[in-house]
Amino acid sequence: MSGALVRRAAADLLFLTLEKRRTLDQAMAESPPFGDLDGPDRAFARAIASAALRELGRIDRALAPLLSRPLQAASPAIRALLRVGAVQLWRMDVPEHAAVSETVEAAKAWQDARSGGAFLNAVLRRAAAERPDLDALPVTAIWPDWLAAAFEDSVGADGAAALAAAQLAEPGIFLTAKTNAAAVAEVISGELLASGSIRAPGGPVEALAEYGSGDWWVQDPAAALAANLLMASASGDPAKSDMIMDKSGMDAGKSAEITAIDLCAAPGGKTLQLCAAGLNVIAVDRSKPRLKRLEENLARTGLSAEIITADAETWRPETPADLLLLDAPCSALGTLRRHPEGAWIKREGDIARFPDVQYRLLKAATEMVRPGGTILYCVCTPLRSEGADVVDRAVAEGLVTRLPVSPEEAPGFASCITGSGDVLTLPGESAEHDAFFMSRLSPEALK
Ligand SMILES: C[S@@+](CC[C@H](N)C(=O)[O-])C[C@H]1O[C@@H](n2cnc3c(N)ncnc32)[C@H](O)[C@@H]1O
Repeated sequence: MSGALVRRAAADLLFLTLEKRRTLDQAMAESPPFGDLDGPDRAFARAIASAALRELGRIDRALAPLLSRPLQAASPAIRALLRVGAVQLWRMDVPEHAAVSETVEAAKAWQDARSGGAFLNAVLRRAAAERPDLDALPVTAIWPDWLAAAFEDSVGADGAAALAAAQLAEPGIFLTAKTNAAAVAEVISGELLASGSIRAPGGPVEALAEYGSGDWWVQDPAAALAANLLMASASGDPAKSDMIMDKSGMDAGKSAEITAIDLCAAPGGKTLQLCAAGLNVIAVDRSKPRLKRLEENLARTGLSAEIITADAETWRPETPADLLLLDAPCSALGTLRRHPEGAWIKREGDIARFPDVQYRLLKAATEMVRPGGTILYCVCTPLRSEGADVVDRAVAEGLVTRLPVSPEEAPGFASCITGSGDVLTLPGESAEHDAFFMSRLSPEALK
């Protein structure tokens, strides 16, 4: 029976994400059938749901010819079980008998699916016999059509295909070291990358040596680049060049003379970087629960920052800062490889509201930085509307000018520098990271 309960739990995770618009993490926390599992059963249910979400659009397209009516016409419970069955057969090397019979059995344990058992059985048997070649479908068919079109419009067909290919691969775990990245890489048997991030060996993060020591935190290499580019501008500023130190030889006393505002800071991955470099950091966010996580992260790493709960559109510092990092709220479509359900939870209309919010926050940021200071605007999405278009608008309005990023400042990411000197971290053949847009700016208005 446990095999059927695993499929029932996996289908519930799909039901909660795709029908109730929960993230997979929320679904795992909320789902009673999933909550009843433990050990390998739990891991297997999660693996089935993750595999289905990663490639959902292609699975649905391959299911369509096996059905006499559109997949959307099936009940939500049967739809979830069809996807659970198909992904086991087509992507997970689960023996045919187990994939079909345990999934059909799961329908019996689910009131909403009970009447569809015979239909489910018939379709999954055909799915097992016909085994469509998912790889023959376009890679961008993993997403809803509107999203594939939006990516292609922003980053071209090749860029969209690269994003899709990155989503199909199991994402690695990357760390940022508090001080000595080489030492951390050695302790955890990881790989020190040119960017300074560390690729952790496979397996759960909890299994890494010295987990919880506070010497490192989990952070994508592209996310880490944003704070590094901001700090690189201070080290290149003659007035500040002796104040910001390489982390390994940091002079905290001098670095603390530089004030950095981390706007939209929580849960604080970038705050930790700025603090670890010895800056005097003010972390601002409007979400109390997220700031609580930031506080916990600071405590775990033994770092400190001034924490302010406020709306960044109206809050202003007492004294303008030297540096400001604006990690603006965004569609987060650059992190789909870690959260593939986002492609189905987010709606086109939800995403359309971000550029105005981002512009208002960037405008507010220009009023928080001293003349000659630096702003780093970043978003974890490759959509041009949330990235270069927002910055272009602020440039056109005379609010900011670009401080282009040079290849030497972006080790490991030199190929991601755009013609305007911004950075767009599309995944490459040899590089694995999230898709961020970042632009380094000088506030014009206060000059
Ligand atoms: C992309 S997340 C920030 C991630 C964070 N910088 C990090 O590296 O861990 C965006 C944050 O913006 C915050 N936020 C959104 N609108 C805001 C506003 N008007 N004022 C302050 N914070 C805001 C959200 O609460 C969220 O924590």
